Amino acid sequence: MSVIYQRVALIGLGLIASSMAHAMRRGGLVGEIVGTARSAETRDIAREVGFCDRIVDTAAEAAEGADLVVLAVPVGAMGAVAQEIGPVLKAGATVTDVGSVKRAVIDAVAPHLPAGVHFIPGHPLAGTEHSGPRSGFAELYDNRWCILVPNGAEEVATQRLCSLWQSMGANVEMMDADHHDLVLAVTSHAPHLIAYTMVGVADDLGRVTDTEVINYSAAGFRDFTRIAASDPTMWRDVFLTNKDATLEILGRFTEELFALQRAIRTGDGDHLFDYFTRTRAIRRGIIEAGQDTDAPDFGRSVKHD
Ligand SMILES: NC(=O)C1=CN([C@@H]2O[C@H](COP(=O)(O)OP(=O)(O)OC[C@H]3O[C@@H](n4cnc5c(N)ncnc54)[C@H](O)[C@@H]3O)[C@@H](O)[C@H]2O)C=CC1
Ligand SMILES: O=C(O)C(=O)Cc1ccc(O)cc1
Repeated sequence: MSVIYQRVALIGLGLIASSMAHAMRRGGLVGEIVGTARSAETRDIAREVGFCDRIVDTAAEAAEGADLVVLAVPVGAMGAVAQEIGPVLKAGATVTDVGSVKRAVIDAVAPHLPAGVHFIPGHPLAGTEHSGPRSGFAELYDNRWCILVPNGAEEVATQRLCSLWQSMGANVEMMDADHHDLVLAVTSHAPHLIAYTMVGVADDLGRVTDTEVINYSAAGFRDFTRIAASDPTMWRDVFLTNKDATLEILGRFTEELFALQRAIRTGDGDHLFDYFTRTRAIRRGIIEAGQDTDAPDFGRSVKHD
């Protein structure tokens, strides 16, 4: 594959940035990767792991002369980083981010970027519960989605970033920032909050021991505990910055939960059965549309009654 950007600056060297570096190197997609992180410890680990060509001490040093600058810090830190790098950005450079929320990042970053710089926010829909510079791997984005928000940027610059993500293995979708935040509130942010809550509830239940929680976890709860092990700073920032969409979804969730709670209390089996039939059809619809490549086929055509 040919080189898409000559010099890339990674600001923040955690799971997402280090995975990008591994994937960019795998494909020979960039000339040089310059990285920086806030703490000296993270910079030292990144040097040791060796996924960047150069590690520098500040975001401004990294961004100077870069053709692509990737902001890969928690959402709440994006504005301060943009303020630091704004004055040194090269004319014609592209700035992107990988934050889990888009509207708040645009509001925080855009005012600090000079004219002549292309700002194209992004969000790879791929991750794990692990964080830091040791956690990245080249395959993270293979066959996963990456959403880009063109945000009025020039078509040529958007296509170039799109081809970088595609060459890192991802499928790219263009989306408006507000729509992104609503979709992600439903598919990622609210589910994470529910996982956090459920694990908290299990922990509060003194009559259930930690060993029992581990030994008798069915797959669903095991996934909740995995998700609830995700980085606290990152998720605090997600909820603080995607407040409206998350509260809207949680409001609807609570209403439905109360209705199910009432059905259980009053013994309304029809309500429970109809609800579960509807949700099963949604899941099967997703699989039949070929959208869930990880999903095993549990014998869709088999009737169990
Ligand atoms: N972890 C995941 O599964 C996914 C995360 N994201 C987004 O990617 C971004 C980065 O997440 P990860 O790589 O998982 O995080 P991480 O915790 O692995 O790495 C974050 C990096 O940002 C630096 N950092 C933290 N606070 C900072 C601050 N105030 N100023 C400057 N640098 C700071 C850290 O030193 C570290 O190098 C976040 O915005 C997150 O919302 C997007 C998709 C998936
Ligand atoms: O680990 C998981 O199950 C995830 O859901 C990863 C993830 C976390 C945050 C994102 O914005 C995108 C993907």
